[in-house]
Amino acid sequence: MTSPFTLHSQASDCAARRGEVRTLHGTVQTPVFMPVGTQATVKGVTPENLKELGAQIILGNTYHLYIRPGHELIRSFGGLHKFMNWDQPILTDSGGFQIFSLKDLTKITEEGAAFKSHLDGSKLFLSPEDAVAVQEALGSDIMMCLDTCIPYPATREEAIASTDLTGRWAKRSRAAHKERGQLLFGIIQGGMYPDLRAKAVEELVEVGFDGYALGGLSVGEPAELMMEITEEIAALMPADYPRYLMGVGTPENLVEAVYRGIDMFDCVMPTRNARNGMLFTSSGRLVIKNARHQDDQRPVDEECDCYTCRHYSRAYLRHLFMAREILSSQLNTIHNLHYYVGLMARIRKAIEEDRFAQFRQEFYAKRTVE
Ligand SMILES: NCc1cc(CSc2ccccc2)c2nc(N)[nH]c(=O)c2c1
Ligand SMILES: [Zn+2]
Repeated sequence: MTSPFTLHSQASDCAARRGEVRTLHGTVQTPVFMPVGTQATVKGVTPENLKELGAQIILGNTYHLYIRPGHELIRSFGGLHKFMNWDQPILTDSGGFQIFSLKDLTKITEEGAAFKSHLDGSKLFLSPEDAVAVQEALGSDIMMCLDTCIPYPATREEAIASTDLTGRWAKRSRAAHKERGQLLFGIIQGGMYPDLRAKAVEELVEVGFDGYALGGLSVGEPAELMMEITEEIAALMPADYPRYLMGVGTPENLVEAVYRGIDMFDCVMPTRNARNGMLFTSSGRLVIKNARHQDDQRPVDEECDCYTCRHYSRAYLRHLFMAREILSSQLNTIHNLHYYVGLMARIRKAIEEDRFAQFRQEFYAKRTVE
């Protein structure tokens, strides 16, 4: 197994590292934040907007695209890149998390997941092999194994059963993945039990994947516990392969997880919060509908050079939000994604210059408003 990851520099005073992941559609500089585009679009922005704000790689989702418009239709368009006019790397999640979020609509057996479409209630089924086949049809650069995401809290017995099943499914996913160009990542489950997670790492490395993801975190557990597990398990994940922390997180979570050795992140927070009028800035969060912004001529963040901050005032953004204008979502999303992608660019530079621990201190010192 040759790794798609190259390590460029390792911080001298923490686990942070600077690297790159080679994929069919280009090389991704890490640490990296990946905007979420569940239904073949990053909501509210165009591929040109994404390139302008610096996005390197985006996420799609097997479950959603499988039920609508269907992976065979997307295959007939030459795959997801052509269908959505995005010619850079795409990572697709296996749908494991979304299927289990459907709760009582889902039945798990050794064979796979039987579930009802959240759109029309039709009965569907995905085996680990099906999830690989769907992602091969989508042509994503990085595919994820179908996994079972353990709820929080869960008993040790529930965690053992679910993690063991995820491990057996991972073996089947690896065996089903013929197309070598696309990368396949294994997902580490284990609930809040470090020993189960350590065993899962060993088993996945034995099978052999192109990268390893920490799943089953940010599922309602305290942030401290999420970081404890991330720190302990990241240290056990192969250093010469990409480490991906799924569905995480706030800007603070990203800084803390990079500090502990994580390379890749995704989260709906910058895009979802943008649509709800919650904006990220270098000094903290800003709620645009707050009356204090009504006549404020300043941009959202005077340290930001995104399209939104270069052309629009807080007053105008508040007006758009109060008027429920479509442009509100577009401009707020451009700013929030630019903030997240820009934060990772500043993190990469700090690691290159071996001053990440200092960067981390300065990052917190500037966060005044909540
Ligand atoms: N709560 C974190 C989280 C998020 C996602 C989803 S990441 C995502 C979301 C939308 C689109 C693409 C990827 C997960 N996906 C899988 N397969 N397993 C997990 O344990 C897990 C945990
Ligand atoms: Zn901005």
